[in-house]
Amino acid sequence: MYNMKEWQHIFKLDPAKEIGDEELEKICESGTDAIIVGGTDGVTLDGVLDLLARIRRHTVPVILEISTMDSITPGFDFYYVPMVMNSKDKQWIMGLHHEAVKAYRDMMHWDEIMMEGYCVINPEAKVFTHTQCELPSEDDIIAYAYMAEHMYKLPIFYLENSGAYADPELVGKVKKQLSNTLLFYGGGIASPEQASQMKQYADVIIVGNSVYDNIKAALKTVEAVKGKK
Ligand SMILES: CC(C)=CCC/C(C)=C/CC/C(C)=C/CC/C(C)=C/CC/C(C)=C/CC/C(C)=C/CC/C(C)=C/COP(=O)(O)OP(=O)(O)O
Ligand SMILES: O=P(O)(O)OC[C@@H](O)CO
Ligand SMILES: [Mg+2]
Repeated sequence: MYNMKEWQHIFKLDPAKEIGDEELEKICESGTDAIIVGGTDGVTLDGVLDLLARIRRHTVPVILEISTMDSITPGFDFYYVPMVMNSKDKQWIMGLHHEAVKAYRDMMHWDEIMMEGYCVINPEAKVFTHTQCELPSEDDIIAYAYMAEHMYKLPIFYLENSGAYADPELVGKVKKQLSNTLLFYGGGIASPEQASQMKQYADVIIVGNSVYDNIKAALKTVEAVKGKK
């Protein structure tokens, strides 16, 4: 089985965006550790199923990051469930999760479901508005990371700066809070230099938008953190 603790690089593909077969093949065969299927808006079951079926032609592990109840389907290797720690609205922290448990607990297999403590730090990101986040200070972020590790014992703390490159020093400070909980960093990684810089601090870097904006550069981020295939 997969050892997530050894992962270093993940591509995130958005079911609401188009990707050609040739590009998708390059992503799947790039040597990345896994592919997350997920996005903030426009996520439909059809979009998720289409990506799943096309990624499944390859051997790379594939994960659904759940954004809506309606777009969950069997067939993924793992299911990541965000809890947005800096949301002002309980529904994004535990409300929707509570509803899901009431409706589907018999279908939940906890060896394939991982909770992600999300902290969204880019106020311009769609997910920031969508999940009604409040902008955390550096002290807030560090406290959320500490809570993810010690209070909630979450497997993943996801520092989410979707759409922009964060200050690597901040990521380094967050990493210092964590020993068992893995630090995922995503946001604005668009070059091999940025990938290797963030990988100095984050356990896993997530590359999303650059797959759609500049696939050549996106592919180079794999080798930058994992070495030549
Ligand atoms: C049938 C079957 C296989 C069942 C499996 C059982 C199972 C896994 C059940 C689920 C259990 C469960 C607890 C579900 C939770 C339900 C739920 C809806 C929870 C809410 C989760 C949540 C807080 C979601 C919001 C977070 C979110 C929307 C994250 C999006 C990720 C993200 C930031 C993407 C990047 O943004 P992007 O869209 O790319 O932005 P741009 O377009 O600007 O780039
Ligand atoms: O799209 P980018 O900015 O690469 O961010 C990746 C990921 O963290 C989004 O959830
Ligand atoms: Mg995106």
